[in-house]
Amino acid sequence: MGVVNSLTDGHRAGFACFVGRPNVGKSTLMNALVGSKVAITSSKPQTTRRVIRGVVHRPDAQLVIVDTPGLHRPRTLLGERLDSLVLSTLTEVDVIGFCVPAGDPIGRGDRFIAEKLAGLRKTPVVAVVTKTDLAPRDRVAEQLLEVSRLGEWADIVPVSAADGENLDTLTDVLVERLPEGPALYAGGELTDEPEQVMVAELIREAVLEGVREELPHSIAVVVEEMNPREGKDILDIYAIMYVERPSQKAIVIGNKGARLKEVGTNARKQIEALLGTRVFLDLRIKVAKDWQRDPKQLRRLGFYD
Ligand SMILES: Nc1nc2c(ncn2[C@@H]2O[C@H](COP(=O)(O)OP(=O)(O)OP(=O)(O)O)[C@@H](O)[C@H]2O)c(=O)[nH]1
Repeated sequence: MGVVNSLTDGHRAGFACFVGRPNVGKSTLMNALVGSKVAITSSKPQTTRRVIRGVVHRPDAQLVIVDTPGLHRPRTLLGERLDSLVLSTLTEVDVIGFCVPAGDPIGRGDRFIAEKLAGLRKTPVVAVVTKTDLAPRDRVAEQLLEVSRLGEWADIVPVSAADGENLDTLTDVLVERLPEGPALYAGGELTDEPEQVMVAELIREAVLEGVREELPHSIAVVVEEMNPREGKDILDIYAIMYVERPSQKAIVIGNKGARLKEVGTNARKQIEALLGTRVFLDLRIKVAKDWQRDPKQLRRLGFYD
C-alpha cells in the first residue's frame, strides 16, 4: 500500500442531519457535536429557519451536519417552505438522526415524522433519544424501547448535549454510515454558512430572548452591509429587523428605546465573540406587514423557493 493510499484509506466523509419536532434539542446537539456555536438555540420552538452546516473533524472521518428546521405540519406559507426544505435535505444526506427527547411521552408529532422517515427507504436513520440528563434512568430505558417500536432504525443512541453523555458514541454511529472518501472541508472550517446569515441569526436570537411570549415567530432580520472600518480594527454592521405590526415594533423598542438598546448590546457581544473582532452594530426596525404570508416579502427576507 502506497503512502498516498494510506492517507485516505478507511477515511469516511459525508453528510448527516437531525430531524425531530420543534424543541427536541437538535440545534443544541449539533453544537455539542461540532464543539462551537454555529446554530442558534433558544427555549422557544422553531427558531431554526435555515440549513446551517457544522463540520466534525476527526483523523478518521469528517462528518458534515446539516441542521434542519423542525419538521411540522404547515400552517403559514413560511411553514410550507420549511417542510419542502426539510424533505429535500433528507434525501441528500448519508444518514439521518431522528431526535426524540427522553422525558416526553411520544406524541403525534413524533409519529408523523417517523412515518415520513419510513418513506425514505434509501437513507439510514439513527434514532437519538435526547436530553437524557432530564429523565431518570428507568425512564430513559423505557423511552429507548418505545422509540424502537416507532420504526426501523439503523441504531438507537441515548445522548445528553448538556452533560456530554454518549456524544462520541453518536458520532461513531453516524460516521459508520458515511461513504469512504477524503475530507470535504478544509481543516479549521466549522461552517460554510455565510457570515452575514449567522450574524442575522444572532441578532434574531437576541431579540427573541426578551419577548418570547409576545412575538414568537414574527421577527426576521436582514444584514444589509458588513464592512471593515478603514484604518480601524472594527467591523461596521448595518442590520434591519422586520416585525409584522406597529404594536410589535413598540414592544421591541421598549420604553424610551431601552429594550432595543439592550438587544443591540447583547447581539453585538455575540457577534464579536463569533467573528473575533470589535463590532459597531447599527440596528433598525421596520414594519413589513404580514411578512410570513407574503411570497414577495419572504423572498426579500431571504427565504427562497
Ligand atoms: N437539559 C438539557 N436541555 C437541553 C438539551 N438539549 C437541548 N436542551 C434545551 O432544549 C431547548 C431546545 O433546544 P434546541 O436545540 O433549540 O431544539 P431544536 O430541536 O433545535 O428546536 P427547533 O429549532 O425549534 O427545531 C433549549 O432550551 C435547550 O437548551 C440537553 O441535552 N439537556
